Amino acid sequence: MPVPYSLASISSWFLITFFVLFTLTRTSFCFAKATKTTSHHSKLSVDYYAKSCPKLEEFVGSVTSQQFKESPVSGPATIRLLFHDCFVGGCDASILIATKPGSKEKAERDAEENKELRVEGFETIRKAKVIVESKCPGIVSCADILAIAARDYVHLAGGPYYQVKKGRWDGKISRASRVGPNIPRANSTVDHIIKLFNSKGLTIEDMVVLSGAHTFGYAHCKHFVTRLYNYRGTGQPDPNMDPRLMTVLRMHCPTYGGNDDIVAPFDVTTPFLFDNAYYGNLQHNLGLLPSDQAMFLDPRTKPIVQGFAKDKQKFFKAFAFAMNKMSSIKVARGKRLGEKRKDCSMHV
Ligand code: HEM
Ligand SMILES: [Ca+2]
Ligand SMILES: [Ca+2]
Repeated sequence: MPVPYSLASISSWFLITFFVLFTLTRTSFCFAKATKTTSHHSKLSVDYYAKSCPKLEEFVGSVTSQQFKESPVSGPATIRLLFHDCFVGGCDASILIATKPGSKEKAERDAEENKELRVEGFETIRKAKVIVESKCPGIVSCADILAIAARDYVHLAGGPYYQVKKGRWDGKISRASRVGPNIPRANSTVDHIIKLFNSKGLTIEDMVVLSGAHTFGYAHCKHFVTRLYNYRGTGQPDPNMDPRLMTVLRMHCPTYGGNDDIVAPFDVTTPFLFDNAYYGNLQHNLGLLPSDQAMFLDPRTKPIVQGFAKDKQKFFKAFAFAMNKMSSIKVARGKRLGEKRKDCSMHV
């Protein structure tokens, strides 16, 4: 049987990603005009700041390219930040609000489900906002900066480039209690995840293509440890995991007493590159989370995985389109519903 990836090299890749600093091969793949304007999202527009802040994307770009050089994990961190923002009350930067000292109610970023969001994502937006405020004070929303930064990182890591539509306002509400029901978990069923995405106006295909963001970044042991020792309460490891990957993951993630900070790369073949290897991995039982591997086991999602595994351009095109769709969930407009923050972590 032909094996597309050298399985022998997987464990070394894996160890390398634990111990070696990030050395990124920067590809400059360009995917222009990937998205069409659809009436569905006509509230937002590519040239929204054309008059009021024409150099906006350059300002944000100066921060993202610098951050990407210094700490490439800023990429996955920011893309996940956008996902967790858009799924909770729409793309309104509600995720960026910090809990007020002494306040009884926690803000979104302090919800249990958001504890693992890396500081690099928040830092990217904070730094970009400082520059943008100095050049175009009071004009640009934090939510728009987040959408632009996420796009920049996708492209910097080797993924598609696409135009970002703008015109979002920042949200006035950020409550930790709203997070849990809106964010999928590593052990959620495909059925549950499909329903959740549908409730945000996203299709099964959008769901599978957006999960392709797990082509880079890391997950903590607790999210996949049951696959290693006690899959679905059977007392056995998950039969749908490659034995070599199983061995390496078990070394790092013991049943008890492990270090809570240990993380494993989502994509054991190209952990730093934004490509379609995630889907090929699923076909070869190299998925990390139970929810990742489940996409290849469910008959509704399996053919979509197969399609993206063999066609990177198709994946890039669909990803660019779906990111725009996700970045347009329930966008707020106007002063009555929204605000324009000066400091993204504080309401006006
Ligand atoms: C389909 C359902 C999804 C589930 C169940 C899920 C679950 C998770 C989990 C458990 C982690 C690990 C967090 C940690 O341990 O630190 C993670 C990380 C990540 N997720 Fe997802 N996710 C899903 C969809 C998405 C989507 C739609 C995106 C973006 C478009 C995304 C982007 C990311 C990224 C980039 C990371 C790595 C973050 C980092 O390394 O800092 N995920 N996800
Ligand atoms: Ca939000
Ligand atoms: Ca990859």
